[in-house]
Amino acid sequence: MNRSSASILVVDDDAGFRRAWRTLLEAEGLVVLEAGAAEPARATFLAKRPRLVLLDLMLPPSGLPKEGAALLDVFLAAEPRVKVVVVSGTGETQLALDLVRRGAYDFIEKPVDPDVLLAVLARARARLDLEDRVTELEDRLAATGEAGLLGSSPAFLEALSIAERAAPADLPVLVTGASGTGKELFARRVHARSRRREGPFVAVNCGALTPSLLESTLFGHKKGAFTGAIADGRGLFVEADGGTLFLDEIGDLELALQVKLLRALESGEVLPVGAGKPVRVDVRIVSATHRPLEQMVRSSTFREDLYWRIRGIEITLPSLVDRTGDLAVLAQHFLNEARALVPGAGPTTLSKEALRRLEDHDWPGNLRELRHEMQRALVMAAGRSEILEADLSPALRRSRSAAAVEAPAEDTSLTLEQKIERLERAEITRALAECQGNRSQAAQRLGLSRQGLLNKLDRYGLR
Ligand SMILES: Nc1ncnc2c1ncn2[C@@H]1O[C@H](COP(=O)(O)OP(=O)(O)OP(=O)(O)O)[C@@H](O)[C@H]1O
Repeated sequence: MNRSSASILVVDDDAGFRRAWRTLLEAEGLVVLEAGAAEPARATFLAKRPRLVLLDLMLPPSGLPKEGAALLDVFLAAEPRVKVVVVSGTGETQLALDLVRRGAYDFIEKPVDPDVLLAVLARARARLDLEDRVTELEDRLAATGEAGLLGSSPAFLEALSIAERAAPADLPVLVTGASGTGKELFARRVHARSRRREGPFVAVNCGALTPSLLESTLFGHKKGAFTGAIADGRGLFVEADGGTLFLDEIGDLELALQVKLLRALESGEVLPVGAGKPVRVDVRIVSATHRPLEQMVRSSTFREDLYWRIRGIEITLPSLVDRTGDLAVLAQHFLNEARALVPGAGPTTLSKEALRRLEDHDWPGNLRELRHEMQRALVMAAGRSEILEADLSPALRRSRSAAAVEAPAEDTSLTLEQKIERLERAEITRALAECQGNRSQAAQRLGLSRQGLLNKLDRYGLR
């Protein structure tokens, strides 16, 4: 049992009972916290977040069961998975059952039989363990790309459907899209759904290493091949044998290495630095870049033959601003995820105003920026269960459409037509979000016919 599930808050106004329960529960290895009235119980719960509670309903000041019932709501709002065992007086069975329906784990009638109490708590602890295990597995699945791809906007679903179809075919895949749009997560998904899923998924960022280090990292090296090569290095191609090699930021690869990579892909062999003999490998390549590779081919900074070799099937990921309707669900997902990083943070939701601010923002850093913003907001909310506008960073408190109107000349490289297009796109996205994706309503709000709006959605690829 983990640390937090091993602590229990005993709420009872009778100090004699609290002492007795403490002795019994400590003998079970539980860390016991105590409270004799509603307010200290609430404060202790919020500060210490025990995962088990033994709650006597009759508490001061009124001595009526409603005091305990109100506390149950507080506990569950702050920690929906807390296991609260209600202690009810005789004749309160109906109320106790109601409380179980409202989320209490179980109830025990007074006078409490210690054996019954211990049996109920043992069950609650087993349940907590199971829930922890499920969460752990979910996290692990998310990390391997089997889960965690959230979104239902048309642009996102189209990319996902290409990925699903591309995955089983043993062809190279190129994932393109702006920074932070989820390229690595898609690469993992392709691997996880391929026939190589039992094999390794090995990732390398081609832009993060110097060319010589990248060469030996990819292809391996022999002992003594260069200063510091004190032993043979296998290289990532060999590590990924039987699996997938993810070449992130492939557009950053310098020309000499492009030649070596092409040779490896064409021959299915790699030549470790300093070695005389190549090594055979069986690797599927998934690459990603935020750079315009086609344009780079035209300007001869990316080899055309390599481009066609790695392109296989291309998956283009939409920017967050084009994922109409996905923002709220992604923001909530990142808020939930951030709870693991912020001690004491309970379930937190976005206020309407805060969500509107998010919807007004351009998100140049895409999902990665949204993720950071939600982590920051959770910290700023300091335990409050709702994110307010004031918890957001200053950049978000200025709306995108306001910024576009106030400073239309900021980006001098844009033509008037492009600026109008940008503003139009922003207004359409906002109207759709405000109308929960209802196009007729959004069209009305924008002063367009429904068909007029549909034409614009097509034109901007927002359908
Ligand atoms: N559809 C999605 N649902 C939930 N989370 C997502 C989704 N797509 C991406 N993420 C999360 O967003 C963050 C950025 O994703 P990722 O690192 O895959 O982007 P990237 O395009 O590879 O970025 P870069 O180009 O900067 O390397 C990660 O935390 C990732 O888990």
